[in-house]
Amino acid sequence: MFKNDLIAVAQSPLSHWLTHLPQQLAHWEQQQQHGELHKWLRCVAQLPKLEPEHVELSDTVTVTNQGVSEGEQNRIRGLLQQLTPWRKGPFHLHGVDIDTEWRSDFKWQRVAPHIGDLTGQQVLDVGCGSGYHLWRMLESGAEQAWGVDPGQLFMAQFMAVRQFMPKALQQRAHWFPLGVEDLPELKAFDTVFSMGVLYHRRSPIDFLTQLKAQLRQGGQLVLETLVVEGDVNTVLVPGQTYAKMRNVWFIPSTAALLHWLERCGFKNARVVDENVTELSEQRATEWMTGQSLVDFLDPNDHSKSIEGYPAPRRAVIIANN
Ligand SMILES: Nc1ncnc2c1ncn2[C@@H]1O[C@H](C[S@+](CC[C@H]([NH3+])C(=O)[O-])CC(=O)[O-])[C@@H](O)[C@H]1O
Repeated sequence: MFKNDLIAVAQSPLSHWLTHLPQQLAHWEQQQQHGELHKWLRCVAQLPKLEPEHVELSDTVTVTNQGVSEGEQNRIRGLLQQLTPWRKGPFHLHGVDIDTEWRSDFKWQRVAPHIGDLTGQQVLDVGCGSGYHLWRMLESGAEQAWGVDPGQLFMAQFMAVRQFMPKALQQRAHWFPLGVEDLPELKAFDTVFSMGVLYHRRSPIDFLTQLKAQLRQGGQLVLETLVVEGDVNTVLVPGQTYAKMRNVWFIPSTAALLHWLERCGFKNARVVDENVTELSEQRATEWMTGQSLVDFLDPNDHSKSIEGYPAPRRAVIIANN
């Protein structure tokens, strides 16, 4: 399944990853597959093979071909709908608009002005979801964009999008079913992104250390996460749920986060954006029909989560290794 991606690793400055990666992927293929993965991958395999005439890796990641028939469009829509919920996007694929739960382009607009020129870079996106931001990283000049995420539905979504892309782009975007904890100390990426993951980790300091271990000397970390207002000693550890999410552990203030980064040995850590998530950024759509942000907030006071905590506020922090 990952043959071409492993060849790309071998030909990249990350070739030392091959000491771990083939074995981990083989183990995953034998032991760890989700019960529905085969069904999802069958959908991907059934997508029509279409020549990409027009490609845009912009706010809506787009691949089109004028000659696609209505029948083919319906077929694509039907197959992609079997991969719901689609959380991170949006995408436009041969006449099919995938209006995802998240407008991930809003996040990218907050991040992109601060990351410098990615030209020629090897970039890693830890917790990359459907891989939407991997395409935006290529748009920003990255030579290769590598994503890792344990979510197997998201892998199928990534593969569905990638197979529509021109070959030259397919060879530059990669997705592995790994958690951050599965990564050896590669010390090789020019930029490591991790957006929307820190609060899911039980041990945020270990997490930051694991991210640091992926960076080459002088490389940059782009960290995006939930934050609360407060000083260097403020950290919210919610009860069983935060905004109805069960697996949320640490939500620090930006001052605390800068302090953690410094303790972990990062240099020049700075907050480049802070923003309260608006209902227009995360909402139910035809492609994610379940509950979304509006259901996670106090119906009488949108400045609070349904549990009474401060409503989701997110910061982007950049730091150097
Ligand atoms: N151990 C882990 N290692 C790596 N990833 C993980 C792990 N555990 C969960 N994830 C993945 O982290 C992603 C978090 S979503 C952010 C997506 C994108 N980055 C975005 O900024 O839009 C935000 C949210 O759902 O709250 C999911 O895709 C998980 O599967």
